[in-house]
Amino acid sequence: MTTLHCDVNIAFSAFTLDVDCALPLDGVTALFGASGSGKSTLLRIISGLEKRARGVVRFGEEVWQDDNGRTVPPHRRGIGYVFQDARLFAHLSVAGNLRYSARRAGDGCAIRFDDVVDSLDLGPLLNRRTTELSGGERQRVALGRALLAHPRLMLMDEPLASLDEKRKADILPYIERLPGVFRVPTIYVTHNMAEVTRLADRMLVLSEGRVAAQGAVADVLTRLDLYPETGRFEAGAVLTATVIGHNDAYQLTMLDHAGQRIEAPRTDVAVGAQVRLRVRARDVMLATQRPSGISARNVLRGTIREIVEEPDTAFAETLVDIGGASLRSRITRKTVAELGLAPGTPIYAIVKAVTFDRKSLSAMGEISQTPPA
Ligand SMILES: Nc1ncnc2c1ncn2[C@@H]1O[C@H](COP(=O)(O)OP(=O)(O)OP(=O)(O)O)[C@@H](O)[C@H]1O
Repeated sequence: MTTLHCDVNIAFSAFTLDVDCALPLDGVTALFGASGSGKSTLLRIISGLEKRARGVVRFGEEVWQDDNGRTVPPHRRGIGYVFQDARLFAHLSVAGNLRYSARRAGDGCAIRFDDVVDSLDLGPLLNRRTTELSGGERQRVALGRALLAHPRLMLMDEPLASLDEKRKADILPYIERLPGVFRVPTIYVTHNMAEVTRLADRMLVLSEGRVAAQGAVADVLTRLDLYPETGRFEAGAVLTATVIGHNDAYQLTMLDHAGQRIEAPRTDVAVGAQVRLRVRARDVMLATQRPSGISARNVLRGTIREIVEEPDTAFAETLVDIGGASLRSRITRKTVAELGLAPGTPIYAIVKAVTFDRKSLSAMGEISQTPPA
């Protein structure tokens, strides 16, 4: 697998970025961090737009920037860039914008015009002026245009940031499918944890210009020490589960995680397929005995792995081992004391099915799909 190596630094008047990372170029890597942590700066360095950056950027064996200041110009790196704002050509129609990009990529491009149009549902928009499009439609065109340049790497810099919640929800499924269907590795900048867990396989967490963590999303999210970066309200874990059936009468989907059953609101993912399930720490209750007669659909057996008490708040963060994966649960310190919780305590984690909304359940495995013919 190709790896993108970056060992780079840059100093602005009030900010320094110093990053050493190796990103496997496969699927989606989220570049996550608070506003001002340096995400866009790192993306600009990778794309060659940040002239003052020092250090080495290597795409597989290809050196894009070396220690002596030699650089490959941005247009030779084979990068597709999608920004917060679509930056379309106003004087061209949607089709004109797409064709412009396809022409520049030249013949022999493995990513075909019709496939991109189909994948992004751009057919009905082709003859429209770009000034007549909604924000979400503009971003779909921008995604299509970036893909048609036949990139070896896609960089998406908060492509949903300028959209309202409804439009975000509309466009997320498209973004979710693209890396798998067209097999273009993607680095996706966001400070939205729901987007990370829905879209990304791996994440790199930036904090004040430094790498705070990098690795598989599920692993990084179990790091209790990353609170300042991953955020208390949205903190949680990601479980991988297999769809084992649907109940149409009650509109539920049954999942299996390491031999334990989980119920979630009905999804269209096929039986046998794997899904990523995001479970927020504040949605998980703990019990030392298996509860009965409760409304929550999901009671998972586990063992407490770690507890971090926050002396300045009422709360403690716990990590519960569920069949080798981890769930996080945010409970009060008083509960820790009264239930006598400690690492090694057998425990039941209780999760209401209603906490799994559309944003928290996503299909996996599109990488193995063949591109549309
Ligand atoms: N050209 C520049 N000159 C001086 N300072 C800069 C320049 N570009 C970025 N910075 C500073 O570098 C820091 C990191 O900016 P950057 O845009 O990379 O952050 P970010 O994580 O992408 O933030 P956001 O999520 O708000 O977009 C900020 O403090 C910013 O003000």
